[in-house]
Parts: sequence; C-alpha cells; structure tokens
Amino acid sequence: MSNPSVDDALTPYDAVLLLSFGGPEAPEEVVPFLRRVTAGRDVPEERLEEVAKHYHHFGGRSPINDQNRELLAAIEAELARRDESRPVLWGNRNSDPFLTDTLRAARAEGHLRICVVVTSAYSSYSGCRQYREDLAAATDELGLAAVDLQLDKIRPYALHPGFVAANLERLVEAVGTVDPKRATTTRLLFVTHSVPDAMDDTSGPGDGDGNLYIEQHLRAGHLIAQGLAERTGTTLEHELVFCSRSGSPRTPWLEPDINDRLAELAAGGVTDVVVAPIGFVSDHMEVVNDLDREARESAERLGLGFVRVPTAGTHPLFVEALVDLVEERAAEARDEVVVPAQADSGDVRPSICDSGCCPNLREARPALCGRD
Ligand SMILES: CC1=C(CCC(=O)O)c2cc3nc(cc4[nH]c(cc5[nH]c(cc1n2)c(C)c5CCC(=O)O)c(CCC(=O)O)c4C)C(CCC(=O)O)=C3C
Ligand SMILES: [Fe+2]
Repeated sequence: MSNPSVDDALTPYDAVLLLSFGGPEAPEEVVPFLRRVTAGRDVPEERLEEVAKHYHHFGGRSPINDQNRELLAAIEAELARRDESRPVLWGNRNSDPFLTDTLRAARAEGHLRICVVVTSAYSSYSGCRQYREDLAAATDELGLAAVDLQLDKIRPYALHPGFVAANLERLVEAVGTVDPKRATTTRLLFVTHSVPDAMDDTSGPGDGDGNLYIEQHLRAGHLIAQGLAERTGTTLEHELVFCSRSGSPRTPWLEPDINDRLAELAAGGVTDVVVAPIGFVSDHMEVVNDLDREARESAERLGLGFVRVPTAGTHPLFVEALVDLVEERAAEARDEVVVPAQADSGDVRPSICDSGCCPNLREARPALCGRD
C-alpha cells in the first residue's frame, strides 16, 4: 500500500494517523484506563469511583473506540473516493491500540511521513498540546528521530467550514422535532467539556490573551445558531454550558455546569432545551452518560423538554473536512501557499503550533508539531 512515489494531493504523506483519547472495552479495563487518564493529575479518588460507575453502567464499554473504527473507515473511503488512498492508522492515548504500538508498526511497515488527525477540534492543553506531547513521548520511547519518522498534524478545526456545517446539519435535523410554538421558550445549549479556568486562560498562542478555548466555542456556536435561523426560520436563543467537570472541587473549572443551568432556565420560564455538544466530535461516554443520562434526568425532573443533537460523528461533511485538512497540511508540507478554509474571519490556528501555546501547567514536556 505504502507508495511514496504517488503524486497526488496527499504528497508527501504515505499514511494518515487517527489519534484519539481511547476508552475501555470491557469491565476489567475500566479501572486501569481511569488510572492512566488521571496519572499525575489532581483528580480525587471519589471522582474516579463515580466515573467508573458511569462506565460500568454501560457494561464497562465506552463507545469511543467503535466510533473511531467507523471514522477511520469513513476517512479511508473518502480518500479512496478522491483517488488518494493511504493506509489510515489509529492510535490512542489511554487504551489499546496505544499510540506507541501504532507508531512502532508504522515504522516497521516503512511509513516515513505521516499526517496526524486528532479527534479534538478546539485549542486547549487537553485537546491539542497533550496530543503533541503524546507524539513526542511515543517517538522518544521508540528511539525514533525526526529523520526516521516525520509526523505533521492538521490544525485545530473547530472553525473549519466543514466541522461547523456538519454540526449545523445535525442541529437542523434535530430541531425538526421542536414545536415551533415553543421556540420562544426553547433554549439552544451548546455544550463542551469543562476544563480548569487556568487551562482556558492559557489556551491559544503563547503571546496571546488566552481563553481561545471558550472563544472558539462561542464563535462556532454563533455560526451554527445563525445557520439554524437561516435554514429553518427558527431563531433560538443560545448559550454555552459545560459538562464533565473533574479535578479537585477547590480548583475553579469553567461554569455553568449544564445541570445547574437547566434549573435556572426552568425557574426563568424556559420550557425546552436543545442540547448540542459541539465540543465533542463523537457521542462518546461524556455525551451518552453526562448528557443523555444525567442532564436528561435533570431536565425531566424540572419538566423541561430535552432534545440532544448528535455530534459530528461520521457525518460526510465532517469526514470531508478532515480529508480537506489533510490535503491542506500536505500542501503546506510541499511549501505551497495555502489559504486555510475558515468559517469566520477570526483567528486561524496554524498547523505548526506557536511556541508556548496551550501550555502544560504542571510540567514542561517535549511536544511535536510546534515551534517549541
Ligand atoms: C478538553 C477535554 C476533552 C475534549 C477534547 C478531546 O476529545 O480530547 C476531553 C475528552 C475526553 N475525556 C474523556 C474521558 C475522561 N476525561 C477525564 C478527565 C479530564 N478531561 C479533561 C479535558 C478534556 N477531556 C480534563 C482537563 C480532565 C481532568 C484530568 C486531566 O487534567 O486530564 C477523565 C478522568 C475522570 C474524570 O472524568 O474526572 C476521563 C475518564 C474522553 C473519553 C470518553 C469515553 O470513554 O468515551 C474524552 C473523549
Ligand atoms: Fe476528559
């Protein structure tokens, strides 16, 4: 398969790597997975026990790996459709197939130059730099130098037109089920993973003002809400809320939590909520547990109508966007002038991260795909 001599829109890459978070697939994998995720982190034992219960409620199996298998197949199909077939590899941070094993196999098969697609759209330590650190740690563990295996990453894509469009399509399909007479008392809630305030404060370029994590969500949400109004004639008031808070209760994390906000909204006369988890790219555990179980339960208790919008998942517009981003990265690697596709006129994140961006606030660690 690997054929470095092919000359197409993916040149110089001989493979694509899907890099994701990982998740357990059997009950006995839950605790080891959680220990790996939280190693060296300030996550209390009680929180871990609580999160273990979430996984056990779903038979100890997270949906995330199956979703990545489907995304991988969809990317392969899209590459084939464009006559740009490449092996699509898959590696995780926290569960099998581990990134290090994937890169070892890639090297053995002679893949020299790989374009990395991470399953996180936004700029933050957790969603961007931590994956870059994973790439550095894995290549280091394998004793690989940049001459042996060159890894490039696509840029954060929260504001790529295809990601925004896929989320809009999902929303348009879902609000078909909202009673038009209730539109004025329906609130559109964009949801993302809460992170420590300090992580949001430092997200974005090292010399910037930070808070790019929230800013990108607000910009994407604004575009999606506007698109909904244009497409359906239904204008819904919208806002950004958070789920899946972890860490020590003494550390400030982004708020409001969706459950707290639902109570306030119900008290203020809202009758229905449309919950769009634009912060995630698939309906993984944070979505099926924290939103479909916990938030839905809160809404029911409060008498609120509740519609949860699917994430981008394997929506063709999203899959096409990811392949467009790989093509864009390839053109950059060929030193061509590239005008990055962007859904608004705001800041565009580069595919080679700035020095000091989205820092690791605990310890400085080597990271690939950046200027530091
Ligand atoms: C920004 C962000 C994303 C989105 C970007 C991206 O997708 O990367 C994300 C995704 C995910 N987070 C996930 C799971 C977990 N995250 C945890 C803990 C944490 N997440 C954080 C942030 C994020 N996380 C942070 C700051 C922590 C605190 C500990 C630390 O500083 O790292 C914990 C520990 C227990 C707990 O929840 O406290 C678990 C189990 C899964 C897998 C779901 C499945 O299994 O289907 C996915 C996709
Ligand atoms: Fe997380």
